[in-house]
Amino acid sequence: MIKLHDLEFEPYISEKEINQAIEEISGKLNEDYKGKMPVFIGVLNGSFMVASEIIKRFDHDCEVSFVKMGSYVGTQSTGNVKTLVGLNQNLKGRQVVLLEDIVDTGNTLVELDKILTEAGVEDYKVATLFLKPEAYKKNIPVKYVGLEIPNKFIVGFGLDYDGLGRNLTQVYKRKE
Ligand SMILES: O=P(O)(O)OC[C@H]1O[C@H](OP(=O)(O)OP(=O)(O)O)[C@H](O)[C@@H]1O
Ligand code: HPA
Repeated sequence: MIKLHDLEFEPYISEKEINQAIEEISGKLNEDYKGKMPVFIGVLNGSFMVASEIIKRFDHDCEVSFVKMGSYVGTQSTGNVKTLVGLNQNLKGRQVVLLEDIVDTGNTLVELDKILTEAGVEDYKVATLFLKPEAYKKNIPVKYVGLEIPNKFIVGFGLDYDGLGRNLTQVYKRKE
C-alpha cells in the first residue's frame, strides 16, 4: 500500500503485465508501420514512460514529437481539455500514431482529433497502454490497446494523482 497526498493506493498491475502489454502494442506497430515513416506523438505529461518504451522498440524510421494536454484535477476530469504545449511540426500528409498512457472519458482524444484534422494529417491511429471501456463513450477508434481496465482511478507508470505517482514502475489503484 502507498499514500499519495491524502489518498491510499494498492498494487494493481505489475511491471511484468505492463511490459507484456507494451510488447504487444510495439509488435503490431512494427508490422503496421514498416516503411511508412510514422510520426509518433506522445501526449504529455502522462505518456512519457509508455512513449519511450514503445518508440525504442520501433525498428523502422520514424519521427517523434510531443504535445502537452491537461484536464484532470485530483481524480476527476474537468471536461475542459487545455492544450498546454501545441504541435510544432508540420504534419500535413503524415501518418501519425498518438501515444497515450490512458484513454478514460475520451475528452482528450476529442480535442486531439480536432488538432490533427486541422493539421491535415493523412491519417492517425491511437495507441494507449490503458483503456477504461466503461468510461469511454466517444466515437474515435482506439486501435492499439495494451490493457482494458475497470473504471477505477489508477496511478503509476506516468499516471499521477495531483502530480504524484508518475515515477512508480507498477500501477496502483485507489483503495476502496
Ligand atoms: O480520456 P480522458 O478522460 O481525457 O483522460 C485521458 C488523459 O488524462 C490524462 O492526462 P491529464 O489531463 O491528467 O494530464 P497529464 O497527462 O499531464 O497527467 C492522461 O495522460 C490522458 O491524456
Ligand atoms: O485513472 C487515472 N489516473 C490518473 N490519471 C488519469 N487520467 C485519466 N484517467 C486517469
